[in-house]
Amino acid sequence: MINRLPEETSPTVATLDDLATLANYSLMDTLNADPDAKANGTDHAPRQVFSGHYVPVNPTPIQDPEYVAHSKDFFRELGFADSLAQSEKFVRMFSGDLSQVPAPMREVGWATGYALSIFGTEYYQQCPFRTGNGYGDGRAVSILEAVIKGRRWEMQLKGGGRTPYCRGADGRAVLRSSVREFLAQEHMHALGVPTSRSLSLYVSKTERVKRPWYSEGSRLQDPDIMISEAVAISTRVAPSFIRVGQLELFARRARKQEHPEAMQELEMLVLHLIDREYADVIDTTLTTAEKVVLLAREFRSRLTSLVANWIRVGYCQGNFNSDNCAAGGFTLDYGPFGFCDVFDPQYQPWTGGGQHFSFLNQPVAAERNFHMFWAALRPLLASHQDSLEQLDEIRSGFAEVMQTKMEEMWAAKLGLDTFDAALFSELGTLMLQAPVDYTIFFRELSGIPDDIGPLQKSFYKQSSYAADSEEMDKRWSAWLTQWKSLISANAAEPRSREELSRQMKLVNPKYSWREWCVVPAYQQAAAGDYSLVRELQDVMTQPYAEQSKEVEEKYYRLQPPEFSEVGGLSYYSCSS
Ligand SMILES: Nc1ncnc2c1ncn2[C@@H]1O[C@H](COP(=O)(O)OP(=O)(O)OP(=O)(O)O)[C@@H](O)[C@H]1O
Ligand SMILES: [Mg+2]
Repeated sequence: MINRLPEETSPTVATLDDLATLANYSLMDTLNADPDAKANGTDHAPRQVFSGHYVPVNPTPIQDPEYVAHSKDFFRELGFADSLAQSEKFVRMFSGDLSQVPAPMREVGWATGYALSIFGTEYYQQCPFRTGNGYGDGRAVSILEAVIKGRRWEMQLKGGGRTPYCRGADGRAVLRSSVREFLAQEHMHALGVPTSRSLSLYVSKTERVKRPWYSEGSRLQDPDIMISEAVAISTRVAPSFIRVGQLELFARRARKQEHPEAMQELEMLVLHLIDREYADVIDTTLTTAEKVVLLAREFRSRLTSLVANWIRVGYCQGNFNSDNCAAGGFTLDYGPFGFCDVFDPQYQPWTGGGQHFSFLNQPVAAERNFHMFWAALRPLLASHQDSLEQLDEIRSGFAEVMQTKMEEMWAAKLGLDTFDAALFSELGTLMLQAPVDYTIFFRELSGIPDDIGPLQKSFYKQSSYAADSEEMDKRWSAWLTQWKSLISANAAEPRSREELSRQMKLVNPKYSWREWCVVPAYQQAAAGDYSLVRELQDVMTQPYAEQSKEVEEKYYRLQPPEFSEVGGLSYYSCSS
């Protein structure tokens, strides 16, 4: 679960020229380009894209870029020298200027179209043309694919300017949302949750855009002011950025027979997805029908594990539409996400997200996305009855697999080998009534306390607890006694208390994302001081470590009351 790699002594990529030698553009070279696009990528105005898997687009550089941060962990994994992040050519490229990249790097990047389903219902209205042909990467532009240490990575700028899918918006991301996405991706990775990774983050010293936001201390649901914010470009990296919504776009076209190559384009994309994300588990010599069945089984397995992991660490995606659901089964799009401090099954950081995407409803939301994924694959098996039946069984088995993964996850959080429904149910009630701080509670429990004293550190002691705290404490004590008898009885092999504690501490992080700690980091960054961003980066990339007393006092704390129910902090309606 701890993903820190040992220091590598000699990075292999010290300059942009070194990186260029690793460039290899499989998507651009194997999939279809939009036939109406200008090959030089200069076409940025919103328009309908009727076919093809990608549109060549050159990013629009941000003015006067300044280095904010890079992921030291990820640089080390890739064999990149830290100095690269501040070197002139690298900064130029990853702040959106491809005009001088060394060959065989290309001066044009690409954006892709995708469709949108919300909780299993197809939508078209979000597209300005109401056809779905104008929806896709509106401000995300991929600029490089490279094979590094035997693994293929796609590098994508977020906030890299308008693309034909920009829907009339500016194509930019502001510093605030970029800092959040940058930190969150590396935090999630360190938590052991599959995710797109952060490479680098640059801010413009001069270019600004307006965004709706909350006035100081606002308790309104919706933003009440427009603020001017610096634009930034963060680069995120993944084996691919193919989304469930992307498969849906091509499946919708195939279903409606929108053009003669629609079915073939769907198949090409599915095979490309397998090649990018599933090559290690799906044999290339199989037929397409066989591959599709294996793909569905593997994606089901990854998606269910992913969502169980999200819940393990307190993460809520907030807007788990099919276009925010990576087909490789990892976390993608850190927009309206949040982590629950105060345990609340219905926690939802985004006021536009609705209860269907709330914290403990994520397994159901995932099933809706899986349903859309399944429906998008079905046309490919129309003449393979056997495979189709297998695919349908995989679909109908989703809820059961999800349930099993959830029970395994809760058991692991509680240090048990098998899930105990009665123990868990009483705990759920108690956690809600205290209510507990989700992270602190499970971490304190991992210390296997003698009495409820340490657990009380996690109690917010709100009205339902305060009304009868003596009785509540009695129930907690009874629960703890029962838990203790189970941890010894439930284990397949006897474990020492120290060993059990050690195992639980690898499942229950000590440090998790706390929005009230992140807000000052992006506020100070807006004033040109990036030290807190870097401090948080350090703390949050070692979430299972005890860390220093100083770090503990600062970050292992209950949410201060003045931060609850504050717009832009406890929740937001605009996250971008
Ligand atoms: N400022 C913007 N300019 C252009 N397009 C935008 C902008 N903000 C959002 N979009 C587009 O609107 C759609 C929905 O927004 P959403 O918040 O899910 O995406 P995002 O955070 O930009 O993207 P991603 O899913 O790539 O992380 C996306 O297709 C996105 O590209
Ligand atoms: Mg999105």
